[in-house]
Amino acid sequence: MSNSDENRDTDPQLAKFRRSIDNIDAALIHMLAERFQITQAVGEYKAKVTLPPADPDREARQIARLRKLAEEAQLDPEFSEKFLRFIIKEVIRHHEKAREQ
Ligand SMILES: C=C(O[C@@H]1C=C(C(=O)O)C=C[C@H]1O)C(=O)O
Repeated sequence: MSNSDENRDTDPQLAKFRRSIDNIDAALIHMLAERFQITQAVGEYKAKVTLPPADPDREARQIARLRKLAEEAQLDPEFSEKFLRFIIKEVIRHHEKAREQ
């Protein structure tokens, strides 16, 4: 192990930053789990009442809303949009599966 590796593992300031990152990552996972539980219920409901899996108008509204929130929070709106589109794509895949069952 080089000196810089040892410093990285024992640096108390870095360890403090990383504890915060660990907490934030855990919160993200819990929030995503909650979101997917709700979208699972939406998928089952849409399958029951024969609504299409995707709703592009709702997606566009959500993306516009989150881009604005991202700007206000000094987060890159392009990144926010890509992140939300990535999640929505997975949700729609679940909804399509729910419709097939
Ligand atoms: C969850 C829904 O289904 C899809 C997924 C969305 C989402 O994950 O935000 C938004 C619109 C739909 O394409 C919905 O219609 O509300």
